[in-house]
Amino acid sequence: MVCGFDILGMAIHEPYDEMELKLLETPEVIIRHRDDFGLPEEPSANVAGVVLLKMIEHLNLKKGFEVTIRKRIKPGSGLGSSAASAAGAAVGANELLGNIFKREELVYFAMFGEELASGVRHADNIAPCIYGGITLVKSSDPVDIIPLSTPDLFVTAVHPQIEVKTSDARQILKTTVLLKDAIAQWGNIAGLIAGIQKNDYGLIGRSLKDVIIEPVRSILIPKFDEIKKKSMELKALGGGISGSGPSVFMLSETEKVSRCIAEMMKDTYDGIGIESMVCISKINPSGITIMD
Ligand SMILES: Nc1ncnc2c1ncn2[C@@H]1O[C@H](COP(=O)(O)OP(=O)(O)OP(=O)(O)O)[C@@H](O)[C@H]1O
Ligand SMILES: N[C@@H](CCO)C(=O)O
Repeated sequence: MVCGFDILGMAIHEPYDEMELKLLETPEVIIRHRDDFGLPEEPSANVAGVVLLKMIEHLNLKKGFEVTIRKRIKPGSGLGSSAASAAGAAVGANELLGNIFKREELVYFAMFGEELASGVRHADNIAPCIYGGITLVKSSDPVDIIPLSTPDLFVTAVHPQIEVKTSDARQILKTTVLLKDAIAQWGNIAGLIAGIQKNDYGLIGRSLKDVIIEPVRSILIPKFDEIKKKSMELKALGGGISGSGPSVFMLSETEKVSRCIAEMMKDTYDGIGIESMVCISKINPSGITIMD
């Protein structure tokens, strides 16, 4: 999330996936997709599958899991599609096993899914799915998650219908940063967290700035600068690239502003012939919901 690359993330209500998990009497994993994204059903190639295989191995479990996934979060969108399946598998399996794992252990297992998707075990998208709201990944090894407050803000997100794989969007990043950029980024992260905890929307807005990742990745996102500039003119608090892109999100204080931003985002992509999906959501304080 903007200046909090790999450490800050937030859960939203829409879009969401549905997953159904059943216990099997044999230690195997069966994955079935009920969507049109063409994702692999081979457990070792599916992020939900690798999480469950890891859990079975860790527990030396004699049982297994059958998983049906109805995915609505498009893979490669930047909206946390891989994290939703990975975290959903960990949370669902834990429920079937009688809630034997703590939340940080579920983050640990779910990160194997992110490793499959992007090559790196990062928890910024996983943690908000499991804890809800906005979370800070103080450390991913060992797992140390700090749940933050949930400001009463609107999130407008647009997904231009192009795919950017997280693994590709990570490869283009520089591996060193200038000290002056690091200092600016530390200030922004600290300001953002202070703003979230104090419900200080002005401070949140001033701190939603990324001087390290965004300048590199935004070149992959058509109309990124224009969308950001017009959102600020429409009174967004701020925003930036969602996940590794190409989705872009903006925070705002009122539903009216979030709707104006949504309309502008759609019109901007329509104007250059790129289909887009826009959603408006509040920040979701509970993350994954378990149904009977
Ligand atoms: N169950 C699954 N759900 C989503 N992606 C999956 C799943 N299983 C395997 N994958 C693979 O993971 C990759 C998608 O993950 P990726 O991190 O690139 O996208 P994302 O999660 O939408 O992005 P971000 O993490 O930036 O929000 C694709 O290569 C896809 O084939
Ligand atoms: N922190 C990750 C999130 C996307 O998976 C990235 O930006 O690469």
